[in-house]
Amino acid sequence: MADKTVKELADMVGKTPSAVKQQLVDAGLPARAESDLVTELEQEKLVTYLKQSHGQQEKRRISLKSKTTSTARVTGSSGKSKSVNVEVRKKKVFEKPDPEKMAEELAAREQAMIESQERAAKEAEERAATKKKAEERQAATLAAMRASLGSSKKSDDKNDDISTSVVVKKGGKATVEVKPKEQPKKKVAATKPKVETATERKAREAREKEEARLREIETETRRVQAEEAQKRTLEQMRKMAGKYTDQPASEVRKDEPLAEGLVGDALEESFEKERREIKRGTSSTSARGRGRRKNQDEREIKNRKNGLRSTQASQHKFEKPVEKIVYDVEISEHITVADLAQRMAVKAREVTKLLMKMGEMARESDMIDQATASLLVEEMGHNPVPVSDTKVEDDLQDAVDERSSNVQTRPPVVTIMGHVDHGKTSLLDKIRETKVATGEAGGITQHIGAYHVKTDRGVITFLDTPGHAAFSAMRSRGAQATDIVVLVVAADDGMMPQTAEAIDHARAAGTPIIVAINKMDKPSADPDRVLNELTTKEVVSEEWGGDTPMARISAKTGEGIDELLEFISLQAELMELEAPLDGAAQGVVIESRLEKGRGPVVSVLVKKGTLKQGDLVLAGEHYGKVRAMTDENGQRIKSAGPSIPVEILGLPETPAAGSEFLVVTDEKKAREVADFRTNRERERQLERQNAMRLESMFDQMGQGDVSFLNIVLKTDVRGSLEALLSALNELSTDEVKVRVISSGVGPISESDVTLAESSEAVLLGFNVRADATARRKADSANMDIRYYSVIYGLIDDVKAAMSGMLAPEHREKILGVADVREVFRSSKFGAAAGCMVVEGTIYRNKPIRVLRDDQVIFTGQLQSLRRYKEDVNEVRTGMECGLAVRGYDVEAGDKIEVFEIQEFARTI
Ligand SMILES: Nc1nc2c(ncn2[C@@H]2O[C@H](COP(=O)(O)OP(=O)(O)OP(=O)(O)O)[C@@H](O)[C@H]2O)c(=O)[nH]1
Repeated sequence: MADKTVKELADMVGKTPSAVKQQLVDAGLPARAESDLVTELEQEKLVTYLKQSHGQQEKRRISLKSKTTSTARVTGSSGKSKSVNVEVRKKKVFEKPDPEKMAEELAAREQAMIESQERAAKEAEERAATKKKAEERQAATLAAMRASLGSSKKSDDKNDDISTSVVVKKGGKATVEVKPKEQPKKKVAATKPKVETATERKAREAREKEEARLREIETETRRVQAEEAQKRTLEQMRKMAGKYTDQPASEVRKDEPLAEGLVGDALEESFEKERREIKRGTSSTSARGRGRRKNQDEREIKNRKNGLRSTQASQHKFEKPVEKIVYDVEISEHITVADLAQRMAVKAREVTKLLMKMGEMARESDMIDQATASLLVEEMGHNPVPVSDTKVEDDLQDAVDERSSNVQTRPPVVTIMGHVDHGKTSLLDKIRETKVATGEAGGITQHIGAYHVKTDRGVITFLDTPGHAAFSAMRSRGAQATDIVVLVVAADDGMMPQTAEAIDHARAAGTPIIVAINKMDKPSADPDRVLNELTTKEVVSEEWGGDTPMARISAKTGEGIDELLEFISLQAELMELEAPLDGAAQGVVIESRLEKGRGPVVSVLVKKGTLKQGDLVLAGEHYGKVRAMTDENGQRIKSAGPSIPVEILGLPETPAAGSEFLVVTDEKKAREVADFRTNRERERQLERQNAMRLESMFDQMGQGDVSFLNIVLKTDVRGSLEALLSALNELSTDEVKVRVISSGVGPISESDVTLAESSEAVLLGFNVRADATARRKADSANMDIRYYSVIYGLIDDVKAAMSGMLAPEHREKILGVADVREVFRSSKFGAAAGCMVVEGTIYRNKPIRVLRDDQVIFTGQLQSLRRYKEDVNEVRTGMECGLAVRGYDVEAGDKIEVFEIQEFARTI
């Protein structure tokens, strides 16, 4: 349908243009001329109007169809493809609203609205009327009430406007609040239609009371429930916080009031902390694991925050510790790398790696010392706890000490020392004879290494193995069994070498000395001479203003023995010797032997507590139950207290003299300690190979482990001794002190070796040598004896070592020793000596020394060395030879020592 003019339209429908113009106007379209265009839309409107006006219903449904046509290629049954036209039709339907119906509906709605408004207005009017009526009634009632209540109302009116209440505020402070009295209540009361009767008032009051009570109960219940809920929340929060902190959960604001804000804050704080911990703790895990774990934790925290419970909350799961665990690592004096790693819960490889970084190459099985191990443990972030190797032993000792009680004065233990034949044994016998009652002894005295006597001033125990050898043997095992030393000096002989040695031994042990000047019955006795000589060793008699008690005695006649015992008792009192009487016994082994039929028989001296038959005894490396006990008189006894010597049966083997013993309750512990001591003894033996060597002493000094250098010095003459002593004394510094514990003139004796061994001293000989027994003793103890012939050589060695600079040095090594048997004189060679080689090899071309009574009298060279009539270069042990010393005439009895200077590299 295209746009057409009015005329064209009139022609088309067969009507006049004016009729069409009229129809257009009727259809509501603008009037126009014959030539005016009528648009398509207007034409449609016109058609619709005309149809309507001719009674034809307008189509209410309009369908707009749109179709599309396309071509598709399909394959037919014959296999040929052909084109097919495809037409797609789209159809949309909409319903046109009926204007009349719409108008009707609108009208109906308007009508309903007007009606409802009218109704509302009417109702409002009615309400207003009712209200007015009610107010009128109220006013009437009030007037009536006022009239009936009369004057009683007046007094109440004064307080009508205010009410007072006491409010207890948080923190317990009571304040008084003044507020206006509540008006509504008054109003409600005022609305009562009639005057309340007494019964009604009562009922009302009861009701109100009940209501108030119920309200109170409800409020209280609510408060309790709220508190419980808060508590639960707080508890949960504490647990959560406690899980990630070292602090005990109770520390989380336990005592503070349960306020909502506080709980919230605490929760927030704990969440924050948890978040931080998670962040820190997962740093060592893999990236993937870390992510997963983080998400999971965050989800959990989020849920907790929202008051939700994690689905996994009730599940048991392994939680990786979020904080590094710091161990207290116990480190003994030596520990293997593997052991140390295990104690820190790390791989041994990590420890070896760290050691390597620290400059130490060690395998897993290697031992490292305590200091290195401590450093390493610290480096790995743990706490090193150094423990002594003897911890098991110490623990056992502590347990024994704990059981001790009832401390009492104990008898002194005395050792008698002195020079050969000065009367030690005679004195011991005499004391025993005079002080031990014959009945008590039962006629048979037994030698158990000690005995005790009763004097007027108390009991005294004597160790009856006289001599410093036994004394030192005990001391070298660490047992300080003796309290007092009685030094026997024969009045007719005076101070002799062993007297001086005994003084040194006592001094080294810090034991007080009492001198017994013996053989006073002899006419040749000269006690003043003894006193005089003793002063050279700084032993000064009390008579002479010193501090050493001296008794003049005769072991033969018994004269002065009581005085001696008196001195001993006095000294003991001064020393205030005490020991616990009750509790497990401990003490020292004096002697032990294997007896046929009785097995190991062990003499012990109880030092603390009381030893009883049946006790489990740990002595040295052995332990066993005491089967039987006898005293020094051979009497069976059941118990022995402090300072009492007894003989016990029951140990499986013989412990060494000087070993300490103690009574234990735990057999397992006893076995443990016994095993430990066996191992230690083995190790000590190995260590001893080096221990007594000067080098190792100096090494230790260089490391600052030794602050005292103990020296036993022997020289050829007093002059060199004094020179050396003063030179050595000058060497002492604040850090290292030289301590000459024994010095003297003459060859190095067995006693010197014993003293040096027990005092961990070095033995230095200046122009003197050790005699054969001393050498044997030194060899068996793996001790080093150093010989010097130049004072500066000795001093330099000590000095260099003290400053830790013992550089490569030259030392003499004795290659061989020959005894001169006879001396022949020849006009050709002078004096020729017929010798026997007793040690090593005598070399023709090496330097020699001539020794007379173990003292160096000449240093030089051999002029000739012959075997039979032949000149030889060397002669070995056990062979005879003839030799001549250039420039010196030897004598029969001399020793020829061949030596060489060797260079020793120092290894520090
Ligand atoms: N006249 C007299 N002789 C005594 C006295 N004490 C001891 N003797 C004698 O001295 C000698 C040595 O005595 P011992 O008691 O054996 O001396 P010791 O010190 O024990 O000797 P050793 O065991 O060899 O070290 C013995 O012949 C005793 O008889 C005394 O007080 N007066």
